[in-house]
Amino acid sequence: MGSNGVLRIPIVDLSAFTNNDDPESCQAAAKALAEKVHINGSVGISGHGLASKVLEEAFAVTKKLFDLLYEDKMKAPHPDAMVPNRGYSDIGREKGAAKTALETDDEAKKDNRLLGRVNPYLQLTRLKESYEIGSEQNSVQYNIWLPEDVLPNFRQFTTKFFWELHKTASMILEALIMGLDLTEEEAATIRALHTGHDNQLRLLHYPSISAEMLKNETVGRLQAHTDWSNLTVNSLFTLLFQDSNSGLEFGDRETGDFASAMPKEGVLYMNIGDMLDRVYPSGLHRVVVSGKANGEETPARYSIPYFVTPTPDDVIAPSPSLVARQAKQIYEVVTFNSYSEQMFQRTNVFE
Ligand SMILES: O=C(O)CCC(=O)C(=O)O
Ligand SMILES: [Fe+2]
Repeated sequence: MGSNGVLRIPIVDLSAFTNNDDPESCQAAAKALAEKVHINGSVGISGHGLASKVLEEAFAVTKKLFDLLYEDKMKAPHPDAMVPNRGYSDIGREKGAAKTALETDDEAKKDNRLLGRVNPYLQLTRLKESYEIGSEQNSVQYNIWLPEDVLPNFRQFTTKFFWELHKTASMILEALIMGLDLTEEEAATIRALHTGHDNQLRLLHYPSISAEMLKNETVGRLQAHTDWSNLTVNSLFTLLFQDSNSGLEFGDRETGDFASAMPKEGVLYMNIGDMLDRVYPSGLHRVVVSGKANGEETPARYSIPYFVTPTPDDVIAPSPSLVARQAKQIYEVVTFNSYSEQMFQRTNVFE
């Protein structure tokens, strides 16, 4: 149940795609996904095909990583620059997540009631540390690794995991494409933008927060945002995995309330990012501190977002069949890079 005790996040079963079922079953699943995603840009997905053993191992590896001594984690430091967005970020490093599309002067994005509920200037002390990983073949966003002896097999496991997530993401993309009723040519154009080499895997640790610290009003986890950019993350959509400690919440565009994305066996959560906001609404989400309401210690939380991102320089244009259905073209033609640049400017993320 959500903060208001009522809302629920819809869950869609995509096993028809995972099992390569008959076209009718896939159509039905794609239709259900499109319908649910259109509401708030956020859904749970079951039947996603990722083995629970792999996910368990991913969380075990993530915990091992953040359990390392600070000096060891700092052997793979995130550079003090936007690119590459890779390596280890110490607690409190990331500023970007505080700024979202909802804070821009982009009128098209301000048309929902959630805006009134988000205080963009609230300065939270964001208690989290992260580690960013990408494709080994991306020479711009190149990986930054710990020395092998600091955490043996970390590089091997996470790169393999990265491509397994890409497989799942590609299956979800197929379902989203099918839900849009695009022509085969348009679908091929979208597929070509998603090679996986620009995706990003983030390992996250939110340390426990003591009752004493909770007395500090500004202690928090992750403010409400859409995934346009947590320092260069501008996703088409994001897959979210979390441990059993809840905290993730999705916004409801109609009411302005937030609903808890309860951890459920076999369910991943997906939120639409701002790149796809041009077709489906982007999902506003946040991570709350569970102890805030009662002043009790909040346990540590681990989560693993996977950001699905198009190739940076290719043209992203409205699909002609969608324009025809709307009888007008609403969005301009962009590249992923030009759009990100625009968003950085609009939200003054550098200030
Ligand atoms: O920790 C989570 O569950 C959400 C993380 C997130 O939204 C992000 O990193 O953009
Ligand atoms: Fe996010």
